[in-house]
Order: sequence, then structure tokens, then C-alpha cells
Amino acid sequence: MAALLKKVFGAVLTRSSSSSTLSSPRTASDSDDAAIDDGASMGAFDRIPTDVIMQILRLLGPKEAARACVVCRAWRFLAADNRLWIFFLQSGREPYDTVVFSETHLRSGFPLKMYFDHTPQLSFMQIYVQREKVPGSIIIDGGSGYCKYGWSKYASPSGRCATFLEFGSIESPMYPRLRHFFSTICSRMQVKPASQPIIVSIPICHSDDTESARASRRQLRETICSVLFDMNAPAVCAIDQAVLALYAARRTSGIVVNIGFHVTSVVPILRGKVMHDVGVEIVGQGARKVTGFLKELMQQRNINFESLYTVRTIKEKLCYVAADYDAELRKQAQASCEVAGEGCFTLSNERFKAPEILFQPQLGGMRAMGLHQAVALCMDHCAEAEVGSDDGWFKTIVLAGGTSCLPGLPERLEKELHKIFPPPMSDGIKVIPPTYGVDSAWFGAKIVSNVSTFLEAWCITKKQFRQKFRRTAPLINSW
Ligand SMILES: Nc1ncnc2c1ncn2[C@@H]1O[C@H](COP(=O)(O)OP(=O)(O)OP(=O)(O)O)[C@@H](O)[C@H]1O
Repeated sequence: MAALLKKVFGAVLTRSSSSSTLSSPRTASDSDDAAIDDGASMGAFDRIPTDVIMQILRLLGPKEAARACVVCRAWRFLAADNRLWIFFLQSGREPYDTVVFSETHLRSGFPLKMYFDHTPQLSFMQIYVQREKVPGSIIIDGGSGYCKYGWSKYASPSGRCATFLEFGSIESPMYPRLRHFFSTICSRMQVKPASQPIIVSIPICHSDDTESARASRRQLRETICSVLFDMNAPAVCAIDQAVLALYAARRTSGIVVNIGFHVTSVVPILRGKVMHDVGVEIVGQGARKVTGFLKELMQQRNINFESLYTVRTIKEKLCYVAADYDAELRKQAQASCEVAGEGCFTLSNERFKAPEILFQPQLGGMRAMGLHQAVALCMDHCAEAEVGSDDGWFKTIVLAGGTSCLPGLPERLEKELHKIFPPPMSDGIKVIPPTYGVDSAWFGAKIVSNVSTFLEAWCITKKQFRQKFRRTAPLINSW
């Protein structure tokens, strides 16, 4: 069918390319039965209803539709119709709501501008074509525990590695360590860094708003760029890990709660900017502590296991967050799972006791705020700061990090926040589970790297970097 239509269209395209004097096109929605163009005769094709032509264009696909655009004004009018290109975008690799989010919120680069608020509506054909032209990028989300890497045009990360085992902490802005890290990832991906832009996540570190913390953050960013440009990357884009997780949830403002490998960070972000001046909260309980506490609980019950990896696997398969801890203690919670090569493991209330340290760290012998208290503190700071025209922006709480995949966690956090805040402050609080699980930041980077304006709006080239670096040596002041 498509081949036949292609043939017919081919005939029309060839014939009509010789017709040059066409009158103005009608609007595609004018009349279904209207001839396509008054001034040019295309024989029987003139009598084809617009809807049918649209359907044919849909079947032929974007390449042929784009070709039809260059035939004449009338054809261009039909083939450039937004509805046709929305259809193509909807049938594309990326979810359409992600495309809409990125093209309306992220086109401008940073600082973000809501695109459709300020400019006339864009042509969706243009968006489609520009997105197709965006080169693929290497995405590296170097978490402090696990690194996720892969090609931006792929559906998910192509690989993962244990950063903490292989590279130590990448928070330390050490040139040789970063160089070793980036070159190892590139060789695992079997790509040359010089062949495409590289997008990296910047870890949530030096969270204070002091001059020295700002300098450390700038230095880390600068060292990442130096390393990548020394490896001949043509362009680099470096974005905070929490901001990427927020974009993955298709939001530009809110509080990101990243339950990381070592620590949990509560990060207020307004229009894509981390509000360090409002206050980033860091609490000591992260994924490692949950695994460690589960290990202790299993040992107390004389459950034997081979390694911490076994415990981690059991945690991922069996653990959950109780909606009401005390009520859960009175319930039967026994469940079993298989661990490859080690057999079957059965847990009972350890299943929810271990993750409970996120909310009650004292259970695991830690003196720290509970997750809900840290989020509430951050919300208080945001409310006091009175920044942003939307006074409820900080009521959207986006979860990120592998541990936030624990079943029941979003519901429990929301419930605890409602207990802490009376109305009207509690009105509209919404905790959003991690859409892409453990890979939130990687997917946020994928969304950015596929924006039609990615190269010019989000990347810095070596030349631009060197110019900035020279002007403000030894550190770049703003970027
Ligand atoms: N479904 C799951 N349930 C519970 N825990 C999970 C699940 N999936 C992954 N995890 C845990 O998440 C942890 C890894 O989290 P993640 O990959 O987000 O860390 P990271 O990105 O290295 O951390 P950081 O934000 O500190 O850089 C591991 O301990 C893993 O066991």
C-alpha cells in the first residue's frame, strides 16, 4: 500500500515540480473537497479531498511529506500542516508529552523561558526536522554509587557500572580521576569522545551557599569541561543531577528528593535553577544505609547470605515502606524471593523495618532528620523566601534515585507531609514517584539532548569554554 502511494505521489511530485505559477493555497481546514490549488492543474488530484491527502501523507511518512512541501505553495500548505507533524511526532521514538514538554520549556536553554508564552506558535514540521537533525550525544550520569551511560537516541542507558568501586568518589574534582572515569566510560561505549557532544550530570555536592561552596561547584564544573575538551569532545553540556531528575518528571520547578547512594539530598529548584540560597538539605541516610541496616536485621535473625550484593538484591525484591509503621508491625509481612545461585530467602518485618530508617533514622542508630522532616524544612525555607510568581511551586516533590523506587515511599512521604503542615500549606502537596526509576537523571539528560535547539542552547564548545576560562581564570564565574 505504502509503495503504491509512494509511486502515485512520486508521479505527482515530478509533474508538479514543473508547475511554477500557483495561486495562494487555501487553509487545510477550509474545505474537505476543495481543490488543492486553483492555479495549477494536477488533473484528478485536484478533486481529492484534503482529508484524504492528509491521510496519504500520514501513510507516506515524514520524509515524503517534507518532499511534498517543496512542490508548490499549495502542497506546502497541506504538507506543513501542524496536525500532520504532530501525528509524526506522536508516532516517533519519544513519548509525545516529553516532546511537548521539552520543546515548550527547554528550547531556550538556561535560563529557561516558556517558549509558547513569548513567541508565536512554532511550526511542528520545523520542530520535527530540527529534532531529527540534532546529533546523538553521549550521556554520562556519574552517580556516586552507580554510573549510567548510553547514547541519547537509545531508549535506555546501555550500561551501568559501580562508580564507588571502580573510581572512588567522583565528587572530588580531580582531573586525573575524572579523565580516567570519562575515558573508561567512552571506551565501554566504544565511542570516540571527539565524535559527538557529551552531556554529563553534575553530582549534588557542596550544597551550601557559601563563597567556598560556590567556588567548589564552579571548579568541579570547570574541571569536567576541561577534561572532556582535552579529550576532544566537540561540545559539552553539564547539568545538575537533581535538575535532570526534575526534567525527567517533566517539570522545571519543584523540590527534588534524591535518595542517593551515600546521602539523601532535598533540592529546591525554581525554573531549572538550584536554589542554593534558599537551602539544600542533606541527610545522612541513603541507599547504602538501608542495605546495611537490612544486613544487620538479617544477621540478627541468622539469615545467611554470601555478600552485600545478595542483601541489596533482596532489598530491591522484598522491601517496602510501610504506610503506618506501628500498624504494620502488627501485621503478617512474610514474603520470599529467589536470588540467583543462592536460593530462596524469606523475610518478615525486616521488609519494612530496613527502609523505615529513611523516616526514623534513630532505628538504625543514626542521629539525623527523617526524610519528611528534611522536606518540610526545605518547604518552609521556600515559603519564607517568597521567590517565584507561583507560590506553590515547592509543593511538587519529585523523587529520584534508586531507593525512591521502594513501594509505598511516595505515599508515606505525602502522608507525613500532610501531618506536618496544616491547611492551607498542605493543600496541593504532591509527591511524584520517579518516572524512570533508578535512571531518572539519565532520562532527564536524554530529554535535554533531544531538544531541537540542544547544540546552540545547551552546549558549550571548546572555544567558548576557553574564552570564558581565560577571561575569569582560574575559575569561570558564571555558566
Ligand atoms: N527497586 C528498587 N528498590 C529499592 N532500592 C533500589 C531499587 N532499585 C535500585 N535501588 C537501589 O538504589 C541504589 C542505587 O541508587 P542510584 O543508582 O540512584 O545511586 P547513585 O545515582 O549512584 O546515587 P547518588 O545520587 O548519590 O549519585 C542501590 O543501592 C540499589 O539497591
